[in-house]
Amino acid sequence: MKQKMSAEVALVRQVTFAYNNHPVLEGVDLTIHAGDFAAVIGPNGGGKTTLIKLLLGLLKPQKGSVTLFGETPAKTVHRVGYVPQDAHLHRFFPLTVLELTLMGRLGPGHFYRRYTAEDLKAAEAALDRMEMLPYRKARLDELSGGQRQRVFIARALASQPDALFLDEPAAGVDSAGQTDLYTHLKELNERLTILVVTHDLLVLSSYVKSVVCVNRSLVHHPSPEVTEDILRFGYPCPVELLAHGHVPHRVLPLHGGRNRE
Ligand SMILES: Nc1ncnc2c1ncn2[C@@H]1O[C@H](COP(=O)(O)OP(=O)(O)OP(=O)(O)O)[C@@H](O)[C@H]1O
Repeated sequence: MKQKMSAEVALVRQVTFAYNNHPVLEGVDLTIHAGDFAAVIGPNGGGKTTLIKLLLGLLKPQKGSVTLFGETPAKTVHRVGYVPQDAHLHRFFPLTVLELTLMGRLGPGHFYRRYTAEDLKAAEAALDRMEMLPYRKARLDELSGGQRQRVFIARALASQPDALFLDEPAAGVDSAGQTDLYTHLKELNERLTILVVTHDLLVLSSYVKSVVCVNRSLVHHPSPEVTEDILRFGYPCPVELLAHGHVPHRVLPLHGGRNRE
């Protein structure tokens, strides 16, 4: 069933956050509506991961407020599936695809409980959704980078969330794997709100609905157009886009923008 675009999944109001007095975000506002597929872009160190952690309640703002599904994140974070930036570092864990996916069923404080038949059904459904069910007995280190990332997404889906937050899910995945990953995300967006941190501007025009530029301040563009403004905001150096095959793409001019810092 397609979700409506009205309800707010995340609401950030005048949020300021600093690590040890080093400011990372200052007075930022953001509204993510249900049904959105938002790309979070910006330069290295611009505050993208920090923003996601604030939305999940893993960090608390020094000023301002964050709500998730209308409540404090601590109360509603279970409604979000999260694929962290360093998920791929877990590839050497001696786990099978199914074992890793089942871990997505463990809520806070239930790390050692037995899995139920319902857990197994949900984990297998999540793997099926990501076309990884045939690999359920494979070990993580036997998969390609793209297949492994699909399993990490399946783990996030196993809890049957209403939203999915992903931090650079395509890092280290080859271009065919990236296309495949974003095609799956686009399908998932028919029933889930998606927020994805990416450095790949190509995905903007092909897959997402809105663009969140983060570089200490934040600008939310309601359409996926790659404008010169977006480039100037997030990327202080010339950007080159490469496209293969039939992926829709556009060529962007070089630019001489500077960081806002
Ligand atoms: N736990 C931490 N303690 C202290 N400083 C931190 C911590 N985590 C991040 N930072 C700093 O905060 C700033 C923003 O980091 P963040 O990870 O949010 O940026 P980012 O936009 O996600 O970067 P990247 O694209 O490189 O992943 C950086 O200067 C980083 O060094």
